[in-house]
Amino acid sequence: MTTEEAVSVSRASACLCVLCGLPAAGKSTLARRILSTAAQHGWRATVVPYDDLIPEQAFRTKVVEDGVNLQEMHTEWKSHRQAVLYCIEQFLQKSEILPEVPSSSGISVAAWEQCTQGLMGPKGLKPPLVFLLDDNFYYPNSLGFCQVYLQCDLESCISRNQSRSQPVPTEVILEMVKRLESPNPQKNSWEINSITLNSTGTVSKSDIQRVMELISSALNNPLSLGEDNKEQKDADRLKCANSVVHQADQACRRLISEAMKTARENKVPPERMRSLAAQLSESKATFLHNLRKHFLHEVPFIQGEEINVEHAAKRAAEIFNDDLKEILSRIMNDK
Ligand SMILES: Nc1ncnc2c1ncn2[C@@H]1O[C@H](COP(=O)(O)OP(=O)(O)OP(=O)(O)O)[C@@H](O)[C@H]1O
Repeated sequence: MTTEEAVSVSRASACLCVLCGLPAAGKSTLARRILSTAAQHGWRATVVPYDDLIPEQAFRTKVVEDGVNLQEMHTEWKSHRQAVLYCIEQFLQKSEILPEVPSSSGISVAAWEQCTQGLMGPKGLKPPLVFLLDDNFYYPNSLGFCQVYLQCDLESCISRNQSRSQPVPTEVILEMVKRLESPNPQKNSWEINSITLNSTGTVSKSDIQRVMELISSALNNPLSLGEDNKEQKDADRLKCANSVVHQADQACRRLISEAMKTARENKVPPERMRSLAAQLSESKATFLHNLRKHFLHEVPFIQGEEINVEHAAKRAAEIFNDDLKEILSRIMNDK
């Protein structure tokens, strides 16, 4: 995007404020202080708690199983994060209704409800709305957007991290040092509303004041990023994947119930019936997981061309039916 495209449109009613920096740089601590200052201003503000919204295994398994494989962890985490961003965008578009969390997204409904609690406000009255995101990889859509980069010495991050009850592995921090880039408004015009706070020492009241001014300025100068927006494309892709998986899930359930009926009619004994149900259910879960992954990462999206969700789901169910028949015939012939 060129600087000309990042033009200012009318005043935004909402702002995304991204807090970035190394683990233990003090993002959550700063977020809590911004929340209380925002409340004093009469603003509606919330922290988007990725850690609560995203299932724990999306963070944990990759670290435990593969050592520190940030690439893999990032891919798994990215698809969940995309679902969270989709919910936020939906909320910003129609802030009178709480958007539903897509059931297949793996996002915690309870955490989402808690995050958005109290944000609707009384009808007619709409004070500025601020979403605080702890996120090192955000790419903004069209709205008020700003970034606070917490600059903290590596040694301080490592020592603060180690004194936490659940520290992240030190290797993760060392890996992130190599990858983390501070905001660069010269290169990325959407990063124009960015400041750096030194969090090696104490974050002062005047630092908080700078953040509040930054958010105000971002609200007054929302970005308009035009059509060719990666984040929007990713959101569309997620929406499509969720629809296909949802419809395929329904179709697979019907196929499973037919298969169970066939087995019953063929007098398959109860123990084998239980095994059949378990195998079919496991096979369906794996199948849908892979289907979702396929739609999120592999299906090419051509601009202006819509994926035919119904057709895709039907085709997926046909493929699942082949697996199902195999399981059914194994169980029946074993009888
Ligand atoms: N400016 C500061 N000076 C000293 N200690 C701090 C400062 N900011 C935060 N801490 C302490 O450092 C630890 C990590 O802080 P915090 O949880 O805010 O980091 P974080 O950047 O949100 O970490 P993560 O990204 O891993 O969630 C906490 O124990 C917190 O009390």
